[in-house]
Amino acid sequence: MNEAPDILRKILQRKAEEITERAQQLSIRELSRQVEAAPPVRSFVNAITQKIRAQQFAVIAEIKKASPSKGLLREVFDPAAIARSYEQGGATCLSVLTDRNFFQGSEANLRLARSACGLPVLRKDFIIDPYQVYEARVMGADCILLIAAALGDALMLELTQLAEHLDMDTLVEVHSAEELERALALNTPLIGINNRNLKNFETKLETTLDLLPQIPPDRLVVTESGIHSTADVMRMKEAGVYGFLVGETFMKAEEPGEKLAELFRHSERLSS
Ligand SMILES: O=P(O)(O)OC[C@@H](O)[C@@H](O)c1c[nH]c2ccccc12
Repeated sequence: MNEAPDILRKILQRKAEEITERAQQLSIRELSRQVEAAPPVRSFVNAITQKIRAQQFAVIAEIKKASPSKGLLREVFDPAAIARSYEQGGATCLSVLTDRNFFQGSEANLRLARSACGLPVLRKDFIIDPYQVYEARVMGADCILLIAAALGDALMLELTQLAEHLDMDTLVEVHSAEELERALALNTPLIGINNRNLKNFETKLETTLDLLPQIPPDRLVVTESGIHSTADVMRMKEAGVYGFLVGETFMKAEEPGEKLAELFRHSERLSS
């Protein structure tokens, strides 16, 4: 038996309460009406596809103030300034944490970041209910994250279909062979492999390298978490992985976009 506290379970319990509270304040019917006023989407999948097909790095740069595993990551936190910095540094897309209780994120952060740049934006949260998919579209998200470890097959399918219906893309996140198999049963092109185990926070890049052989070439692979150095980037590139989701390394840098350029432009030069 695993004695480690299962943080994912704790987050999901809190998330269910949060959704109930929010749905009492604004019904799903009212919320879904607000979709009409939402801005047109920016295609997340197209942006990633163009880069990866050209064998260039597709970097999803994350805006994350704090995390349960690392605590506060960044004291001075200005989502609009960070978004502009990322865009200048060559980011392909943004990922913005909207979970308040464990990541100090917010819907306002996503809105501020998105309106400060021209990049497609992922709503990074623990999505377990259609209510949150409508919310994502209303706040301006172009893509949602679905975590296979948090969802059964039927719900995962329902949420991807709702996202598609609302013109959003989906990044399906896996951490094991079993979750990957379930993700591949969906017809969404983007597969994220989280190197961090959300139950105990253990992070190892081998997770991506181990699961990679099981992914057919028509899917777009994004390696998530624990990317810190040029060596890490090169290791992924040698395995054929061009999609990256990076948070902590950028958040801890004074100028997040400069750090991005340093890590990825340098790696691109190294190998060409
Ligand atoms: O900060 P890192 O180690 O670069 O990781 C970014 C991202 O992968 C991580 O924030 C993440 C991946 N999946 C998640 C699910 C929920 C919350 C956060 C995450």
